[in-house]
Order: sequence, then structure tokens, then C-alpha cells
Amino acid sequence: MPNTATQRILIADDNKDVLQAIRLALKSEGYQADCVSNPADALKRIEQNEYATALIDLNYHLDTTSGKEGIELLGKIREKEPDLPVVVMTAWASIDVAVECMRNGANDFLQKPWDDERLLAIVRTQLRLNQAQLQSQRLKEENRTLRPNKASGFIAQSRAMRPVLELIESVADSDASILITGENGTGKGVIANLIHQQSGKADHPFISVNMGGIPDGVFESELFGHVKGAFTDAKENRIGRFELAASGTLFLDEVANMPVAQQQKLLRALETREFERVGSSRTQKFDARLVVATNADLQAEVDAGRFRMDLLYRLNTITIHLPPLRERVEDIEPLANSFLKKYSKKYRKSGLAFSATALDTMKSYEWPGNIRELDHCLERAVLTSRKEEIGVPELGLRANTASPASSNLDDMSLEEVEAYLIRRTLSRCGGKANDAAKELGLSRSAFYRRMQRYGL
Ligand SMILES: Nc1ncnc2c1ncn2[C@@H]1O[C@H](COP(=O)(O)OP(=O)(O)OP(=O)(O)O)[C@@H](O)[C@H]1O
Repeated sequence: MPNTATQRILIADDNKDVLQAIRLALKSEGYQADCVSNPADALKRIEQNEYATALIDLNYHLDTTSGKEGIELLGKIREKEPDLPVVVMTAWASIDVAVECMRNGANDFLQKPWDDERLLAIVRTQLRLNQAQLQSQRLKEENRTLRPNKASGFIAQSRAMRPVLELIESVADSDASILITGENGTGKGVIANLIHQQSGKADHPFISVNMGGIPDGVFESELFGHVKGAFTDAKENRIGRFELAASGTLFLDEVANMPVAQQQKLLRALETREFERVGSSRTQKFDARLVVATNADLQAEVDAGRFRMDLLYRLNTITIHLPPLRERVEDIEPLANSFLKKYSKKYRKSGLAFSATALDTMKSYEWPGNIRELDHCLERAVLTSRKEEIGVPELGLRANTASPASSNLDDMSLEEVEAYLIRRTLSRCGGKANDAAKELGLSRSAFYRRMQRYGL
């Protein structure tokens, strides 16, 4: 949808009456027009503002009719803004010059004296062209960056996820920056997407960037974009992720892995909520909601001097911690069934089901790679299973020392079994000691004594 910034039109002409007349005609249609009376001012304005179209005269001195100044101006505009539609204005006598301008990249020409209807028709066409170009640049970038919508098939039925869901519900619709923490594969990206879907920004873009893997040389261009010619490889204008996120959500993943020099550049943009494309002096507003994620302990990174404290404070207005899958045991079966369904469909296998021991094994496995590991495990199981029942061997899980499902209970001491049971029950109860004590039939104090004994 066009916004007011992209409806701004620049008019360059040395004749004040012409400027005034065109400005009024455009104003009557609701367009905002900026007037300048010479080529130098036209270029300055174009550098500082975002125009949707420029109308430029060909001659700026009373004694010239060659159109040379206009042609030069057109060339300079093309260098700075290759996509800006430019309409040249010309008198009857200089039609040849107008034709030459068209050959040099002008989009249309307007003959003086003009008729307002014709002027407005030309402007409308150029505005549509400008919108289409912006839209296609956006789509190009979005296609490169958008992940599939991960909020579909979202599963969180466990007690451990309840406080997480409550927190998301209460903050999703605010503008607050959100830091999502959790081990690898716990679903930080999925939660970021869910926050976006539940905010008022669901119709706007969700743009994600992996901050861990951006080489220093392209960092600013990746985030803030660049203009053609800003550096050797800048063959065309490029929209950065900040601009692409527009009024939507910008999701910065793996923020702890950013080098300190990059942290400084990010901080500056977040503090001022402004940025510039590389090579451009035009400042743009950063309007998106910020969600960031990490599997690291950012406070510990700050203490170790690897992460800027001021940046941490910019990022963590709200912190959401995702529990590991081993603390979300009730989610394992629904997740497993959902992945089984997904891969049965993908690999065209029907009638697959888990054996009871396979389900038990999955529930007591530690899942160091969390939901992503479960996902991959079941893709492999579906692919390799030769019968309808998926048993323990098809899961192909590594031996799990912390779990009696794969080591022998007989080999464990009473204390080890007790410690294991307490840990499992605590996880199932989302870390709530009272609930876990009740489930195990212990008094609160007896339960706490045991927790202390086992260092939990
Ligand atoms: N609640 C959920 N319901 C269903 N699937 C989920 C859920 N959470 C995560 N997944 C799936 O688990 C996988 C990992 O999720 P995601 O990439 O969001 O994790 P992450 O924490 O961002 O990982 P990393 O730290 O490695 O970037 C994805 O395939 C995702 O679809």
C-alpha cells in the first residue's frame, strides 16, 4: 500500500510561476511537492529525501535553450537513484532534446505549456511505476529471507510451557523488545513467529536475520541496505533487513555470536531508531518491533566482556526463557505424533504408529538437541521403517545415561533412582516444587530436603 513518504514529488524549474502552478495542481490531488529552482538543490533534496517521482526542467538559465543542464541533471539523478522515475519538462521547440532525455533514462516528458490533466496522468503513471519497483525490490528480498510460517503446528501443552504462553499473551501486543533464551532447538524461532502472529503486526512482514554468520564486510549492507555504487560490488540498490521489516517484526537470531564491532553498529541503530543505507545520507526511521534470540547466557557474556551491556539492556525489556524438551515431557507425545503425521505425508507412508516402548523411550530420553532433534529423529524413523510400527530401534537414539529407559534400573542405586524420579517429576511440573512433592506423595519439607541432598 502506498505510504505518504513514497508519494512525495520533486519539481525542479527556475521559473517560480511554473513551480507554483505545478505544486498547486499536484496538491489538488493530495500529493506533496517540494520545489527547487536549480539542479544542485534538486540533487541535494534527492539525497536527503525519498521521492516517488521527479519533474525536472531542461534549462535553468534565461539565456539557455540547449537542454544541457537538464540532461546533466538527469544523468546525476540516475547515478544516485537508478529507480526514481524522472519526467523532463520541455518547451515545444525542444522536442528533440526530450527524445534524447528519454534515451538517457527519463521515464516521460511533459510539454510546456502543459495541461493539468496531462500532468496528473503522467504523475499517476510514474507513481504506479515507482510503487511497482519498490514492491518488486521488497519481494525479492522477502523471498530470500522469509522463513515458512512456523506458527502452524505449534505444540505447547505441558505445564512448563504455561508461564511462557501467558507471558507471550501479555506482551505480544506491546512494542517492547523481547529476548528469547533457551537451548538449541527449543523453538526460539517458532516463538518469535508466534509473538509476531499474536501482535497487531501479523499483516506486516516478519523478517529474520541470523546474526551469527554475517561477515564484517557485509554487515551494514545486510542490515541497512546499500545504494548502487556504494562499493565495488554494489551493482544495484539493495533493501536491508531493517527497511524490509518496515512496521512488522525484526527477528535477530543468535545475537550472542555477533562480534563486538557489529554490536556497536546495531546498538547505534537501535538507540536512535534511525539508519541509512550504505552510501546514502538519507536517514530512515526504524519502525519495526524487535525480537532477539540466543542460546547463550547474555549476562555471562557481558561479564566476560564479549557482549555490550548497553546492547543487552536495549534487547531484554522482556525475557522469555524456553525450557528444554526434557522439562516438557508432556509435549513429547503430541510433538512426536505431529512429526509422524508430517513425515508420513511427505514420504507417502500410511498407517505408521509408535510402539508403547518407543513412546516411553522418547519420553525418558534427554533430547540434548530438543525439538529439532525429535523432528530429525522422526524423519529418519519414518524414512527407514519397513513395518507399520515404529519401535525403539527405528528411533536410533544414542544411549541416554541419565535415563533408566536405556540403562538398566538394576544397575542404579536407590539414591540414583530417587534423584532421577525427583528430577523427572520436577520437569513435568514445570519446576514447581509444591506440585512435584504432591505428585510423589511427599510433604513439602521432605521434598525440599531431597532436592537439597541431590543438589537440585
Ligand atoms: N512448539 C513447537 N511445536 C512444534 N514444533 C516446534 C515447536 N517448537 C519448535 N518446533 C520445531 O523444532 C525445530 C526447531 O525450532 P527453532 O528453529 O525455532 O529452534 P531454535 O531454538 O530457534 O533453534 P536454534 O537455537 O538452533 O536456532 C523446528 O523444526 C520447529 O518447527
